[in-house]
Amino acid sequence: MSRTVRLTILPGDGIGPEVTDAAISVLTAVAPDAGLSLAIDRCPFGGAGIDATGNPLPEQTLKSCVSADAILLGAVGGPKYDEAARHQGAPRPEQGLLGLRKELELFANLRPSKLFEGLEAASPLRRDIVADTDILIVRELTGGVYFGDHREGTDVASDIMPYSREEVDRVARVAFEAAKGRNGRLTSVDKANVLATSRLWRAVVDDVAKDYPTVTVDHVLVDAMAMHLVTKPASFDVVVTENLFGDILSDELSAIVGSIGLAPSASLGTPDTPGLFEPIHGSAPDIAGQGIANPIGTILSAAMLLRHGLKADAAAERIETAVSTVLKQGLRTKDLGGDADTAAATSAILAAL
Ligand SMILES: NC(=O)c1ccc[n+]([C@@H]2O[C@H](COP(=O)([O-])OP(=O)(O)OC[C@H]3O[C@@H](n4cnc5c(N)ncnc54)[C@H](O)[C@@H]3O)[C@@H](O)[C@H]2O)c1
Ligand SMILES: CC(C)[C@H](C(=O)O)[C@@H](O)C(=O)O
Ligand SMILES: [Mg+2]
Repeated sequence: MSRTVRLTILPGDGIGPEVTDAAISVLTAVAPDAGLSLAIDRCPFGGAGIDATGNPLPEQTLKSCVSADAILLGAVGGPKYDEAARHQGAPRPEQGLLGLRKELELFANLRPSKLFEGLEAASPLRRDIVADTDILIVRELTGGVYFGDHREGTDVASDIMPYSREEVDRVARVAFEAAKGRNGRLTSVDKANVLATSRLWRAVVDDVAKDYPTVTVDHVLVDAMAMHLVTKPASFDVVVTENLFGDILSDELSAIVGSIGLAPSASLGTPDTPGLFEPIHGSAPDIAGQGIANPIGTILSAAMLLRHGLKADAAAERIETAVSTVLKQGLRTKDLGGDADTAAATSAILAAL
């Protein structure tokens, strides 16, 4: 007997549809053995939502997401929409993404990045420095400067960065739990020498630490952390940080281990809300429509969807093993210095399953 699961797919813009198609073919391949029957609902979102309805998060799309078991997203945004926002005051695709994260209260964003075997030469770092890098960034996703008051004038503008104790506490607990299940080391990243929100962040993380005596905690300032990631990335295990710092550091880390095209993410809220799974990269307008995007970040996001969204751990591992295998065998998309296109990379992963 198979279990029917409802997946809402948000292909979005640019390379979004190319990489979500690749991930759907992988999900479809592993579903039967995992006892899953997939009921897929593709919905317009981001720029595609604006084109279809004028709204980056159309009402029907939100409805589908709310009633789904899990959501898979490609990417949103692009120059056409940036222009329309600038000149005609049109909504931005990115507002749809922020709106969806907030609507579903997806406060914890897991962004794992590790050096895959065989990818040493794709890293900009020296082999001995990047070796053994395996970091989980836990990024707070529904607070901070993204969601504070924004004032936009022609001469003065401001963005407010609020955080409450409760917002820090809940994401810190996710990070401590993750650290407990890995190597027991947590690095909390902030800017406590300047920001009041960072001093609250640090105090709350220290309070939560009392409930996790087996986890060691370090506090590191974000500017130094940006440096440590390129000088000693292998010395970190789990990193927890606020929304904007997590956005920036996760792109940096993804490039350190080879390419942003490899990096997946899971955005999680309470156990009864569907998770949102997406690669950390954007719509890559510079390569959109060419069929050359690296689909691995989205395929690994589909694996996270199986693990965190559907509790299908074995199927998730099958996908992760297939990805490791093809990379070890030398499969390289353009971003990794090779010439495999999206279709070839997807076929290789399907064959390795
Ligand atoms: N979650 C999201 O939907 C998301 C995330 C980041 C950026 N964006 C949006 O995407 C648009 C473009 O942003 P950007 O150019 O700063 O960032 P980007 O991540 O789209 O691209 C940065 C660089 O990485 C490359 N790249 C990204 N993904 C790749 C992949 N899968 N395979 C190969 N190369 C890949 C691109 O070609 C580009 O050179 C903007 O509108 C931005 O707001 C959306
Ligand atoms: C598109 C943008 C709003 C988004 C963010 O800043 O969170 C993106 O950069 C990401 O990392 O998912
Ligand atoms: Mg980002």
